[in-house]
Amino acid sequence: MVLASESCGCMSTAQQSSQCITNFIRNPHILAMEEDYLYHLGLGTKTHDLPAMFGDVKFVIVGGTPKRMESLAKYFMHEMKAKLPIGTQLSDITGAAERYSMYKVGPIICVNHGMGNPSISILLHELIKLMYHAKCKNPVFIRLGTCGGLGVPGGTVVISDGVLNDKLNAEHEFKILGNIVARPTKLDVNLAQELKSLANLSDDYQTVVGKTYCADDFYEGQGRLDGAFCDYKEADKMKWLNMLRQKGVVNIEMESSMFAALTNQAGVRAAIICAAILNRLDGDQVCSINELFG
Ligand SMILES: O=P(O)(O)O[C@@H]1C[C@H](O)[C@@H](CO)O1
Ligand SMILES: O=c1cc[nH]c(=O)[nH]1
Repeated sequence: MVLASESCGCMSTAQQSSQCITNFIRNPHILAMEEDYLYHLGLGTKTHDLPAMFGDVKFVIVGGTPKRMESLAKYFMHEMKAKLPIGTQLSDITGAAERYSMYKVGPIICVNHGMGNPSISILLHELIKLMYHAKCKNPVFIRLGTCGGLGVPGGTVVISDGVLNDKLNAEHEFKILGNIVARPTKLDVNLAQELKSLANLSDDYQTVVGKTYCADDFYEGQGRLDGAFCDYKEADKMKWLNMLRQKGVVNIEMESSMFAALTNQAGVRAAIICAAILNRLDGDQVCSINELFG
């Protein structure tokens, strides 16, 4: 068993000694199992040599759609061409599992998480176990997504330094065995600032750091007026959005609370970077992302 002293950078020493059974995972049952099959990734400890396949992973990048993650992997292939073995081909590692699409380019994994906290939860449980089984050292997890901006124009890049839930608490409420278990939605603020420092003044978009509100729905849950149902008025919506703004919220999306809570629990450094596809203070409808990003 390996103590997670180096991988628990975002936890206090007391938290580390009480919570870290081993690197990344805190589950005695897994330690006792003969085989662990990561069903939604189509990978298993008996069927695959996980340390050989993934032991070098340093960055795990997750985002909503399979196409976006494939494009990102292609971009990394292009950028890292000189460092990759000749003839390296890109392929979806999850194969027949068909739930998520995962690509690996050198030490980087790109995988899509679908929409919403439940979908990203399944993926993160299996990715965190994958890091454990593969004996990865200090991987950094990044969610690269889209969001609605709050007081920032479409095209703005938002780096989260905290995540609020629907009760405006910096925690995610897990429902476990009929109980509500609140776990902190803590991100690595140093990593957020490090990422912000990479933004250039010459960029034709702005990059901001701020709080993210995590909703469980795209429409009523985000105060939109354009869902199939809506029992509130525009003034109610604006009052709520302005209240969020007062709390320091810069953007709204749907996976950040689960992502922040699970990565914090695993003791991995994690960050969330989202491109705002509209300013929610100006409207609700998302017409065409292509128009925005060209
Ligand atoms: O990373 P993506 O662009 O999938 O994240 C946001 C939040 C929801 O999953 C989705 C809603 O359109 O976009
Ligand atoms: O407004 C938006 C845009 C993208 N994703 C969201 O969850 N909300």
